[in-house]
Amino acid sequence: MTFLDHWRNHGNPTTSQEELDKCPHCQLLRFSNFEKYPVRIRNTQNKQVIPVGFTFIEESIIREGVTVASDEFHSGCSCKSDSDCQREGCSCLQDMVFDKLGPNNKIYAYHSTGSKKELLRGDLLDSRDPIYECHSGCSCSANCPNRVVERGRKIPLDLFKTEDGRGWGVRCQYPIKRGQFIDKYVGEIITAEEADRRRNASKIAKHKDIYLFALDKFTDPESHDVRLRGPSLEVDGEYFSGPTRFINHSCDPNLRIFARVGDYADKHIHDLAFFAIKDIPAETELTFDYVDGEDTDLASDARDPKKKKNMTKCLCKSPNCRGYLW
Ligand SMILES: C[S@@+](CC[C@H](N)C(=O)[O-])C[C@H]1O[C@@H](n2cnc3c(N)ncnc32)[C@H](O)[C@@H]1O
Repeated sequence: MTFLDHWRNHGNPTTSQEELDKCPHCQLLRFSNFEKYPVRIRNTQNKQVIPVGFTFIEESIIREGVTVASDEFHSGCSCKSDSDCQREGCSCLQDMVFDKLGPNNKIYAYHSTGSKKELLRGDLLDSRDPIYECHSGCSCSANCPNRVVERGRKIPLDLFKTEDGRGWGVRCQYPIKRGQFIDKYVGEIITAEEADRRRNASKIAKHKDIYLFALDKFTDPESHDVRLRGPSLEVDGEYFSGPTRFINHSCDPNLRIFARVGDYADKHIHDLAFFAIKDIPAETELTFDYVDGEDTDLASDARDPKKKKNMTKCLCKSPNCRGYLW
């Protein structure tokens, strides 16, 4: 859709800028990669639109009480060539977990050549290990092979209304490869206290929980970095977020979220990056497991009639479905 079509869709050339700013299509049109990788909103089911009060954003918003490291603490690698950023010696990779060296002693998170170039390595895909990338504070170039998440989403996405009552979902009109980066989960970055306040203010705490992601990958009460001692910051994507906020749950998912670190000084506000854990055919709904790997009491709760009546049925239809979301 061109901007002109979009403007016509508004139907009224006198619509104020303030009104246009509230329009989700306008917000998506302003994304820096819209021309190449648009996010479209498609509803063939009914007349519902993206909820009023929701705003599409490209990058997270830092809220009160959250501190970003000041300039003197920022650091990056000083590799002489981009290819050095794949190997031990690149300071960005100092905490990278690796069991064995890859070809040419490569330890970074991605495949470097051939049809798998830029795809996350299989051993990482099967793990919950964090990804360490180079970033804008490094001496390598913007084309450095170790800046996949930093370069951003490289696929168009469609938000579509599901047919079976799960609200909006997300899919891509092109096939996606196992290991391919999808996009980040962005939102408001808030303190743990603010997250609890928002949970308490929500009629159903569990409802709020699905939009809150704790940035706790590096939380350690004994850390020398006071910001990592916890309680961790959280990302709230309920009212401000990107397209990944509309990804539904499946007990047999095709995506997983990985913690991604750029500048070590900002480990406490690490990124949350979605990667494909399977080859995904075109037009297949993208899903992730909302409780990925965490123990749940779902099975025992479902046997208790009192608890069962407050549980939310999972509609993922996968053969290994756990039956309930929570
Ligand atoms: C993070 S939102 C995902 C986007 C959501 N579909 C929407 O339209 O805003 C999570 C909500 O989606 C719905 N949902 C996601 N996965 C589901 C599933 N497997 N079964 C039933 N409902 C699901 C539930 O209503 C849940 O509260």
